[in-house]
Amino acid sequence: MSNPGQKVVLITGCSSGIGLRMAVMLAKDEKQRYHVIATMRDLKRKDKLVEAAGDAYGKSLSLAVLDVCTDESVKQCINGIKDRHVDVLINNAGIGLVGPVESISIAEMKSVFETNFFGVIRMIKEVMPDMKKRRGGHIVVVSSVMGLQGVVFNDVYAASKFAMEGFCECLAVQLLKFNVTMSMIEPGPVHTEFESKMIQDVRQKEFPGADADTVNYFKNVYLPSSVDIFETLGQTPDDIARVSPPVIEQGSSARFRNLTNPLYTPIVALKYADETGGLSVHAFYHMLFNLGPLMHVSMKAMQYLTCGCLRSRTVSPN
Ligand SMILES: NC(=O)C1=CN([C@@H]2O[C@H](COP(=O)(O)OP(=O)(O)OC[C@H]3O[C@@H](n4cnc5c(N)ncnc54)[C@H](OP(=O)(O)O)[C@@H]3O)[C@@H](O)[C@H]2O)C=CC1
Ligand SMILES: CC1=C(/C=C/C(C)=C/C=C/C(C)=C/C=O)C(C)(C)CCC1
Repeated sequence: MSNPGQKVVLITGCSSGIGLRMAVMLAKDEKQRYHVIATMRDLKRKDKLVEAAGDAYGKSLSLAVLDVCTDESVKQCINGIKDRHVDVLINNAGIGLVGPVESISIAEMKSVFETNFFGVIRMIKEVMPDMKKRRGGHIVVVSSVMGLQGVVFNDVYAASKFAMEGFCECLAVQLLKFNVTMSMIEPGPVHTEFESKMIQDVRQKEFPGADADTVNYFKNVYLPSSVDIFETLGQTPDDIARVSPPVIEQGSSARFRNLTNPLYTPIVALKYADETGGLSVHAFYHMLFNLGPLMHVSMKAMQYLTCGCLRSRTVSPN
């Protein structure tokens, strides 16, 4: 139960990664400003969260079952909250998908959209009407830099995040009229199960339907570069979680887009430097196919030069 004055914050996908760390950070807030309802689709996966929450579990943090892919689960969860009152909804649950489009079934693509796009919309549709009635609330979406700039071989995942960006951009304007704020958090690569699931998934697959050249480019050109980029630019889930308290506290003056990784920002900014789109398409082609091995060296150099000191400046929580 929340104390008077505490904001009720509901987070989706708290069994691991960014959602787990956000739940813990908000529940352990020094000023006790939040009551966190940490949700996950399978409570058997609660142990890591409960352990990390420590004393906060059962006090400023409670658990609830929620699968963003089913209407009944979402309704049941929200109906189980006192007066259905949610001050801040953090849409974090999401899944990745990489690989040549030819080898991905339409069913697999739909499941990415079902979670990353319709899952968020299902949550918003359940919570937003009450927020509009109360003339207050905050909807936060953990999107991605891939919702702003596509990355080769991430076609469907990026499309699901682009779809979310478009949806939220439209809704943000209407919500402003009702004093409801919409904020996007846009991480670059983050070391979570998202990364390990991707690596495991790729190891298991044989990519039926894709030609040998494409599979070769994916496995031997893209994947090593992607691993380098995770190694060099990757943030921790805590880096992303640290962005959430200031975003929530800024309320109606919170920024709409919150990029978390200044080292990745120039990659996103390329598209705004040339409205024809040619610059980013050709720059990425060059980086991947011509500079691939060189990029490996320069990434290593960058890692060495930044020595972690830039990493510690990547998030400005206050
Ligand atoms: N890691 C990265 O590099 C980046 C991640 N992001 C985004 O961050 C968000 C969190 O991902 P991250 O923490 O990295 O990855 P994790 O895989 O660690 O966490 C994803 C969470 O989403 C949950 N989830 C998946 N499907 C559903 C569902 N149908 N209903 C409820 N929960 C579900 C998972 O639960 P379960 O345990 O049941 O599978 C898990 O708790 C995602 O939206 C992702 O797109 C954005 C940019 C970069
Ligand atoms: C290979 C490659 C790239 C890869 C970027 C990656 C791998 C980004 C990952 C982002 C993630 C994981 C977001 C999750 O939502 C660049 C930098 C575009 C440059 C061209 C070559």
